[in-house]
Amino acid sequence: MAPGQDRQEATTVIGSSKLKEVRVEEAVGMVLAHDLTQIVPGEFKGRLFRKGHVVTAEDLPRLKDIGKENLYTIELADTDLHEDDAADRMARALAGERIACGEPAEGKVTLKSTVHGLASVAKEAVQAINRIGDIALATVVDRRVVRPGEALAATRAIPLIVPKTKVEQVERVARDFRAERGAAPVDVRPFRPMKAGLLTTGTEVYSGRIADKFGPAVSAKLAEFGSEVGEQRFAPDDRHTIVKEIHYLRKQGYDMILVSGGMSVDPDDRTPGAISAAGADIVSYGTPMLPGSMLLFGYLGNVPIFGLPGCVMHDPYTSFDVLLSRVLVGDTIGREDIVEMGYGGLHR
Ligand SMILES: Nc1nc2c(c(=O)[nH]1)N[C@H]1C(S)=C(S)[C@@H](COP(=O)(O)OP(=O)(O)OC[C@H]3O[C@@H](n4cnc5c(N)ncnc54)[C@H](O)[C@@H]3O)O[C@H]1N2
Ligand code: MOO
Repeated sequence: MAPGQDRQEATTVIGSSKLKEVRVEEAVGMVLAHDLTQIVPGEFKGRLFRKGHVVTAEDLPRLKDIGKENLYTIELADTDLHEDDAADRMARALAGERIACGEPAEGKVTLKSTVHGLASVAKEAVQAINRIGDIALATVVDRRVVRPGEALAATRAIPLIVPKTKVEQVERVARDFRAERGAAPVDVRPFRPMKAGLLTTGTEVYSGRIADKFGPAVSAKLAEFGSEVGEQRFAPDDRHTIVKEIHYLRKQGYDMILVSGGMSVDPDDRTPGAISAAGADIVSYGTPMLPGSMLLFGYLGNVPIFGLPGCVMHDPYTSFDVLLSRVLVGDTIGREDIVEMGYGGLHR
């Protein structure tokens, strides 16, 4: 029995509310005070009976099957909330504009994204809420890519009855966060559709010795995020030509410039030098993430420019995914954003 609960003759007191036990055999006609869950491992987990359901004689064997010998009736005090109402109020307090709150079930409400974008989840608010006790908030990590309909957070009441003050504390954390940051603690920043200019370097590709694999890989990657490659150009491993082609792409007004290949340590790897010579401010050449450690990120004026290493052609998830998603929600990338990528950045 949880602390603060006091059991006398089949009555449990939580906060100021009373939960009275009724034997299932005597419960026909009774209204269920909360959802009842069935779990059949590997087959089913979910609500078998809904809160508000009126118990019938046919229900009795099924109630016994899920281990119910007794059911609760609740006398809810003004100062307490039912688990479903607690979960619902917390979810509404936390949710931003691009979030849909589900129906409460089993004391839980799921917050789902309505758009494709980056989860925006305030870690400090989540921690403050989970320090309160009796209630729980579980979320995905900040900046995870979410699709429409995907869950990014769920609120839950732990006991069946929660003191109102606990939920009010959650509402206060959410309100203070909104006032201070002008954003909800849980929201999604949508991807903007952008057009990229792609320059593929490599004499072996330019001369036709081998077929280009970067174009299809980068086009597919941008399409995954709702963006596109506007144009692909080719250059041999010659710095002067690469600089000229970067300037050409800049003039076309693309939202970002991507230069592929020639990013590592060989004498023929001319791309980083050429991106510098083209006049870009280099935020970082080298990214503390694997795969994608040889990636370069900078700005040519205000246009993001990437040097894409070979791994982007064949690894499904690289440092390019992380930085591309940030650019597509409109973030400006600084040195510290690159530094942060190392912790948790080993993916192979
Ligand atoms: N000694 C070291 N070796 C490597 C390092 C290192 O730090 N020290 N870094 C490794 C990493 S990480 C990567 S990623 C790779 C590749 O980097 P590059 O971007 O320089 O790639 P390239 O040298 O240009 O080409 C590698 C490989 O891929 C083929 N390629 C390149 N472009 C295309 C294209 N458009 N279509 C098809 N194939 C392409 C190229 O022919 C090479 O076979 O370096 C590691 N090595
Ligand atoms: O740029 Mo490479 O891993 O980092 O494959």
